[in-house]
Amino acid sequence: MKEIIAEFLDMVKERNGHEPEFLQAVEEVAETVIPYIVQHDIYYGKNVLLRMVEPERLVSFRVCWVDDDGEIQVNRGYRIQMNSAIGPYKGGLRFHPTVNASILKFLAFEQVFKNSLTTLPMGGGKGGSDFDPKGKSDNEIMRFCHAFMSELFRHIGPNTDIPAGDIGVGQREIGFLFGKYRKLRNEFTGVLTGKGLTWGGSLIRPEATGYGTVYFAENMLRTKNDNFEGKTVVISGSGNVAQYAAEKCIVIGAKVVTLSDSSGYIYDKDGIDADKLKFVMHLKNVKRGRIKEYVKEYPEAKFVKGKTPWSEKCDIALPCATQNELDIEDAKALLANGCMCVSEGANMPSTNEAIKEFHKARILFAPGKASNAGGVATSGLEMTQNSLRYKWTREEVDKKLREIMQDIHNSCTEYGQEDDGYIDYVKGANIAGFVKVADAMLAQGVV
Ligand SMILES: NC(=O)C1=CN([C@@H]2O[C@H](COP(=O)(O)OP(=O)(O)OC[C@H]3O[C@@H](n4cnc5c(N)ncnc54)[C@H](O)[C@@H]3O)[C@@H](O)[C@H]2O)C=CC1
Ligand SMILES: O=C(O)CCC(=O)C(=O)O
Repeated sequence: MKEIIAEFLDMVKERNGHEPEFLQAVEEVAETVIPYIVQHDIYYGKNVLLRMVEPERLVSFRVCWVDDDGEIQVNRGYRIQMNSAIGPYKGGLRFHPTVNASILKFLAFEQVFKNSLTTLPMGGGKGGSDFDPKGKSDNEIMRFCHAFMSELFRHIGPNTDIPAGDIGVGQREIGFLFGKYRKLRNEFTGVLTGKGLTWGGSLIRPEATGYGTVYFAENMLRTKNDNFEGKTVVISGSGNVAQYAAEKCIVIGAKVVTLSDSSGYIYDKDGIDADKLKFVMHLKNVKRGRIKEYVKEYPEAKFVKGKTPWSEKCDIALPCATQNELDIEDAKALLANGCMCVSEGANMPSTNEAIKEFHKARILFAPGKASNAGGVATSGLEMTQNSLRYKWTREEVDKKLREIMQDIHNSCTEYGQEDDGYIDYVKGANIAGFVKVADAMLAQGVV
């Protein structure tokens, strides 16, 4: 089996050797899915996985815009349309200086499996730009978003490809993107998700990724007759996903002790309560400040510069910032401190070596493609509401989100439970995600 996997990865490397993040994501999937393919005649010999690692379409384009000083700026924009076998392409847009084809391809590849797991009919895609929103005025953000959409609009549509937010793209950016699309197409359609509530957005979408990550962890803990009550939780990030993961943890009785950003992390031994979290939300979403300002407001907390929070003692860890933010040393530190559950809110935050360490220790570990799927699932619910020209209540959407997270947990268990009862959620998510897409691809022939 090892040789078959190595041969496959060599082929992928030959074409994509300069794309480390993409190769990392493919390797994690190949190690679990190829053994399944080999055991199942319907998939064997059809090159299904080889087809799945090649984007159906990759659009790269120039984005020119004028900054507040009147200077012309040039950025690069992308949309990766990875797989549309089970539905229109769906996935977020990332605005961050590190964005390149490798990062977006890894995200788009993961998105295909994630969207398949949600039980909703959505294919996978991802896009973005190397534009850095940090320090930009609202007017600069608007001009950039309008310039970006002036090309992207050709490639998307409510039945073709429906982008949403990701790092650096929140409701402000979705608003500017939507406004430009509406103007260019002269139509009001659900072409983007994460919209504002008065113009087609869904209740609970802002909360959904963070809440879903916690709901997934609740499902995992339930297999051990356990829950969040009284647990200490370490969270990385302080953006959309981290904020609402923290909010849900607090509501269900856990103590959240950390949040972070790219400059370091804050540790609050007394716990970040609802009022303190409100301060963080204002700091990050309105003032757009740095997390270290937390310790000015709450001097009993400490700020640790340039570090991730994984050396702090906890029961549960929720990595909610970015890819590869948790390596093997971090995994060892978490385990040594008694961490028993990791639920990824971010995409691919743990390296493959870190994941192996968690598996070796037999703790509960959920990969982002399963545990953070609540965001895109609720985007799917936003699409449904847009199509119906209807609006569900907060309670209705939250109930559907909980049910979807439970369904995903069940699928992971179905395909990932081992003989000794241990659930390998990576294997379960990869195989369950693969089967649905592969069946659709086989049914549709070689296209
Ligand atoms: N927004 C959504 O609905 C979904 C987001 N995700 C993933 O969740 C993660 C966070 O995304 P959002 O919260 O939406 O973005 P955001 O832009 O609201 O926040 C990003 C957070 O990550 C931190 N961050 C970025 N680069 C970092 C670095 N190099 N080191 C440490 N921290 C860093 C930022 O300071 C910020 O706290 C990403 O991996 C994203 O792909 C996954 C599923 C859905
Ligand atoms: O809601 C969406 O369509 C995008 C969510 C996303 O980008 C993700 O799941 O990583």
